[in-house]
Amino acid sequence: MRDFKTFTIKNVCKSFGPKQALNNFNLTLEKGQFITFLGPSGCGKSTALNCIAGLIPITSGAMFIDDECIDDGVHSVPPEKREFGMVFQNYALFPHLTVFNNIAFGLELKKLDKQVIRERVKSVLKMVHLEGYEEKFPNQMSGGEQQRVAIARCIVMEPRLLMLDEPLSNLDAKLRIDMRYEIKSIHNRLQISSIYVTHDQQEALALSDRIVVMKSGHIQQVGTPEEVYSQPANLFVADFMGFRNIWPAEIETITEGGAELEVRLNVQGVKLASRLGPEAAQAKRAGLMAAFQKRQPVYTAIRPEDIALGENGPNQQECQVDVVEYLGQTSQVAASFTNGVRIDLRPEARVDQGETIRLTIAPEKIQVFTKEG
Ligand SMILES: Nc1ncnc2c1ncn2[C@@H]1O[C@H](COP(=O)(O)OP(=O)(O)OP(=O)(O)O)[C@@H](O)[C@H]1O
Repeated sequence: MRDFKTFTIKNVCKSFGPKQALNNFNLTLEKGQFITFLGPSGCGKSTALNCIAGLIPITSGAMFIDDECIDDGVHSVPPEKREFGMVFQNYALFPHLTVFNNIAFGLELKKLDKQVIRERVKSVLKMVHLEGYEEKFPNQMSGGEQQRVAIARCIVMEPRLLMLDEPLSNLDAKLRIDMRYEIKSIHNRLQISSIYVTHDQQEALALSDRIVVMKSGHIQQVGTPEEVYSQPANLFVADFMGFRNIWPAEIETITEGGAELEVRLNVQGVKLASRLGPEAAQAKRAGLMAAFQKRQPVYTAIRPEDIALGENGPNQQECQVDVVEYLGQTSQVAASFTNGVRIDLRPEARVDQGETIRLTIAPEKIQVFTKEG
C-alpha cells in the first residue's frame, strides 16, 4: 500500500446543474485521523465523500495526497487507483456469493495467490468477529453481521483511506453502539485514516478526532468533539449539538473582566447574565459589540441539562411547568417564564405539570450568538 501523510481538499465545489451541493470545501486530514462529516439530510455529506472517492467529478477546486494532485476537476485519478475503500449504508454485498467470496472478490481481481487470499480473508473475519461465517450467504445473516462483512470486504484491500457512509443507519439502537465501538477499534488497530458520514451527533462525538459540521454544502465548523460540543461556532451548530433555549435577546451591557466578557441580556423582560470565557470572548467580542451598538438582536443558547432547580444561585428565575416527559434518571420538562417564553430543562428532581418552580443558570452556561455566529 502506498501510504500518505496528509490528504488535502482545497476549495472543492460541486454543482448538480443549478444546485450547489458543495461550496468551497476545505479540509486537511492527517494520517491516522478519524474525521466525521456531520450534518442534516441534504447538507452535502455523501457528495463530499463521493467526490473524495472519485465516484463523482468535482466542479472546481483540487485534492492532494501529500504533494500529488489526485483531482483538479480536469485530471482525475480513477477511483480504483486512489486505493480508498468505501462502506455503504446498505452494505452492497453480492447476494449470490458466500461471505468468503464476497470478501475475496477484490483480491481475486488482483490475481493474488489463493493461499494468500485465504489467509487475508481469515484474518479480517477474525477482526470483525465473524470467524466460521465463510460459507454463509448474506440473506442468512442479520443486518449487523452483513455490515461487518461489508467492512471486512473493504479493509481486506488495505485501503489507505477508509470511508464509511452512514454505515450504521440500518441497525437498531443497541447494535449501533456495539458496531460504533467495533469501527473505532478497527480504525485504531489498523492505524488507518477514516472519514465517516453521519447525521447522528452522538456517533460523531463518540468516534471522531475531528468533526466537520456541514449545512447546505457549507462547512460550519471543524473542531474536536469537545470544541464542537462546548464552543459551537454559530447557532446552527449549537442547535445541531443539542443546545436549546434559543431566544432572541437585547444586550443591555457588555463588561470586560480580564480576558472574559460579561454580557447582560434582556429576553423579552427576563434578565440573564452570560459570561464568555477567554476563547469565546476573543471570537465573539467584535460581533457582540457591533450588535450592542447597532441595537441588533442576539441569541441565547442553553443546554436543558445546564439549568438547575433551586432558590440559590445566579440567574434566578421563576417559571411554570407545562409538560413533563419521564426519561428515567431525568425528565424532559417544558416550562414557561412569566413572559410566556418557553424554556426546556432536564431536572433530576421530580417536578409536576402546573407546578411553579425556581431555577438557576450558571452564566458560563449561557452562550450568546449574533445571527452570523
Ligand atoms: N445526482 C444528483 N443530482 C442532483 N442533485 C443532487 C444529486 N446528488 C445530490 N444532490 C443534491 O445535493 C444536495 C446534497 O446531497 P447529499 O446526498 O450529498 O446530502 P447528504 O448530506 O448526504 O444527505 P443524506 O444524509 O440525506 O444522505 C442535496 O440537495 C441533493 O438533493
